[in-house]
Amino acid sequence: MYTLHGIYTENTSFFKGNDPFDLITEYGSPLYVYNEEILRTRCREIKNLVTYENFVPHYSIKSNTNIHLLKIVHEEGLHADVMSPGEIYLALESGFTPEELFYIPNNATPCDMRYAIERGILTSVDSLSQLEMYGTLNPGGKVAIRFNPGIGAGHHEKVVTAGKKTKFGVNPEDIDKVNLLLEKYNLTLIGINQHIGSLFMNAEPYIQSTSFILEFAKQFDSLEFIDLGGGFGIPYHKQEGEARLDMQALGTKLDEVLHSFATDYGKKIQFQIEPGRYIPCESGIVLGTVTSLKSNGGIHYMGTDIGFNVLQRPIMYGSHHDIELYSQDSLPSHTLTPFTVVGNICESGDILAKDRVLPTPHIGDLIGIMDSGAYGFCMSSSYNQRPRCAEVLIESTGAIRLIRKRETFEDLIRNMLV
Ligand SMILES: Cc1ncc(COP(=O)(O)O)c(C=O)c1O
Ligand SMILES: N[C@@H](CCCC[NH3+])C(=O)O
Repeated sequence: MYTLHGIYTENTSFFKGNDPFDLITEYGSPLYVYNEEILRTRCREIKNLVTYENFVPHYSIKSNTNIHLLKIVHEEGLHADVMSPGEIYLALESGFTPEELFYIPNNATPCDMRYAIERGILTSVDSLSQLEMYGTLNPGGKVAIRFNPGIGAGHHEKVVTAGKKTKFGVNPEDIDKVNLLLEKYNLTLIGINQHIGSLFMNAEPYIQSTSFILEFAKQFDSLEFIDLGGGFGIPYHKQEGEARLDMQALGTKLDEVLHSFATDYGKKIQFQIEPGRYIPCESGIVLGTVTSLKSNGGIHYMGTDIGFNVLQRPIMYGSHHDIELYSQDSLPSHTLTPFTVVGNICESGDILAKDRVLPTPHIGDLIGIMDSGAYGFCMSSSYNQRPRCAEVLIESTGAIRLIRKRETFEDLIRNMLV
């Protein structure tokens, strides 16, 4: 049996009695491991966010598209937001019906749009030229429009999707041009949506942008729904005691504005949200193996097999993920050392964490990268020709289910005309 070396306590029940070493022996290293109970808990929190009756949360599947996880989210009664034909395909394959999908692309091609139209999936467009394109493809149809509420939020400038510096959303000042295009193509605007960015821990910008979009919505009399977007954050710094997003307070504030809007608008319009990260993030851990220890220029390196081909967030955004160590024997040293934890990719920037204070492990010990269930596997690659790793699900019963096989070398050349 392994010993957990870390100060991250919330997830000690994560493995439900399974030994991470057995998982690695069976499925190889590195490995994405998901916990079904945590996933279901997050779905339920989101479903019960508000008391407003006509509330339909959509899971933004871009954060994790494993079909087995999608089936669980669907079973929990969530609908889904999809952003590409590939995501539409996966959502349909996992059991979502076209009516349960909301297609929110960016810079879609006519071919992309046709894919959704032919399947009866409602599309949201986010520029005047995309509205024109949609009008030519589906004249007389129903459409939604993503507006930029002018207020953005997010953990990094790369994921702030509203405000001045972004490619997303129609500028509300262009409303006259929007109306002309709706008229030109005889389109009915049945929904408006926004998404301010990814990962807020303070809900104020979300509430502010919601107030803006609701005020703006009052000018349209054809609306069936308003979608307030995603972006709900999770605490990545749990080892430092970071607090959770206060969902209860957020729900109460939202309820106030939603009920008040419905009264003014004269009907209980449908409200949607579209969180991605919040739902699978904490249900996923990447397990990997410690492969080397060395010091250079005063820096202590802990080498592992988790390169940025496996988890891209640290190199892409400088993101923090808490780390745990798992060891089968007593450690060589319990002295805490600031380690720079690195992967096995041929780039100096391949750094998972800097100055992470950990005890010294053995070569062959395991590390767990916490909160990797969102934007983890779906952003992984086979860079340096490392086949993508396997994914397993720890079911509510504790049973292990392989939900994606490890790729093979044959997969690396599958589409090359050799
Ligand atoms: C349109 C849209 N909706 C929803 C999401 C989900 O965001 P998050 O994972 O931060 O909840 C995104 C990604 O930022 C998005 O672009
Ligand atoms: N990939 C980002 C989030 C992007 C959200 C998609 N619009 C992350 O890992 O934090």
